[in-house]
This record gives sequence, structure tokens and C-alpha cells, in this order.
Amino acid sequence: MSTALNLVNVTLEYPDGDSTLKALDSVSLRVDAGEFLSLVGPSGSGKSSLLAVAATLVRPTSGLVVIDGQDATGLRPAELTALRREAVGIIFQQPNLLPSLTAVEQLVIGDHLRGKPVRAARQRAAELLDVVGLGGVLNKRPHQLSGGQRQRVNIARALMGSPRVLLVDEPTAALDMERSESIVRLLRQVTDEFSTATLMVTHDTEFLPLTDSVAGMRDGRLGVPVRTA
Ligand SMILES: Nc1ncnc2c1ncn2[C@@H]1O[C@H](COP(=O)(O)OP(=O)(O)OP(=O)(O)O)[C@@H](O)[C@H]1O
Repeated sequence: MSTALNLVNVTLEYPDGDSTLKALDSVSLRVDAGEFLSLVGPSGSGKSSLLAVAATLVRPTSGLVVIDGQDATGLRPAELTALRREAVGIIFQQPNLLPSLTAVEQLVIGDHLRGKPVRAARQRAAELLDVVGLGGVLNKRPHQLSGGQRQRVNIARALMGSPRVLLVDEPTAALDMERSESIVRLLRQVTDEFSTATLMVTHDTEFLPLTDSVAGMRDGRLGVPVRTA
């Protein structure tokens, strides 16, 4: 298996009055293609910081963030944007869909804004929406979809750029138990089908067995991932 995401000795400090707060303290983590890893830990332990650094949205104070073999920490902003667009899919807790757009359009808009041909994007969007179980609601707008369906659109949208790395921040926080389970099952399915290296922050310990391994965070430090089976 090839390593798609590799964090090496990553430290992230924030100014905190006269001193500094270590949101991440010498964190090292590898996620291979096709691996689904979950990240758990108390509030304030650094989980969102780790995702933000892995997404190249926040530059660490020190350490390496290697995505698809490329060290992101030395890149210029434009190069970072390109790397993120090509290699990283991000799924936030709230789908943040645009109210006036249909499900297909939510996926196509990114390509459209980048000046890419829309026809091919529409075809891919329809295929991905089918993969996530939304083949029957391609032309519905967010208010016509359930919370679970909106989260599925969010997942399909993150897959549009064929990312090697999929970063997921509490995808089930706004959903009931049954819908939550189906979303984690879907993330398992897309990890297998598209061979993404998937890293998911979650509070839902019930669904950890659907992932390959679990790593715990505490005070900015990461425990060694434990296999679930
Ligand atoms: N932009 C920031 N500026 C200063 N401190 C920050 C910033 N972002 C996070 N922190 C601090 O870094 C630490 C880790 O925060 P982080 O949001 O990564 O934790 P978390 O585990 O994701 O928490 P939660 O489960 O509540 O979302 C916390 O002490 C937090 O207060």
C-alpha cells in the first residue's frame, strides 16, 4: 500500500498571552491509500488542528506534511492551492451547500468556476451522486433533501477532484443514529472503491469498527493507531 498522507513530527503552536499553546505536539501519522483511520479525543485535544494541517489549510510551526509524495510545507500559496485541489477532499460537519443549486450543480460549480468543461463534470457528478445513493435526486435542491442526503452530496462533492486523501470532520454530528451509521458505511465504501486515504474525526465510538484503525489525541499528542480488527 502506498502512503498518501504522511505527517512527520508536526508541531503547531498558537500564541497564548506571553507563552505559546501547542495545539499539535510532535505528531507523526501515516495513512495509506485505501485505509480508513478514525481520530478520537476530548474537546480541545487538537483533532481539528490536525485535520487543518493535513488539509494544508494551516501551516505547522515545524514538521513535514507530505501528501501524495509531495512535501506541502515548502510550497508557495498557489502551489498549495493546486496540491489541495488535486489531492485532497475535505468533508466538514455541515455540508454548506448553496441553497439555489441542485445536487448535480453543487458538484459541478467548482469545475465551472475553474473554467473546466461543464459537460464532462456533469457526467462525473451524476456518476458520483449515484455512488453515494442519490441517483434518484440529482436535480433536487438542498431544502428538498434530508440531512443525511445533504451529507451524501457533501461527500460526493469532495470526491469530484479524485482526491488521494479524504479528510472528514465529524460527519455525523448533525444526524440521528441510523443516518450516522449509513454515512460512516458510505465513507468505508468510498475508501474501498476509490482507494482514498481517509482520516475521520469522530465522537461516535459505535462506528469505530467500520474503520481500519483508531488513533487517540490528548493535549496535542497522538497515540499510536490501534487496529480495530
Ligand atoms: N486559531 C486558534 N488560535 C489559538 N488557539 C487555537 C486556535 N485553534 C485552536 N486553538 C487551540 O488549540 C487547541 C486544540 O484545538 P482543536 O480545535 O484542534 O481541538 P479539537 O480536538 O478539534 O476540539 P473539538 O473536539 O472541541 O472540536 C485548543 O486548546 C484550542 O483552544
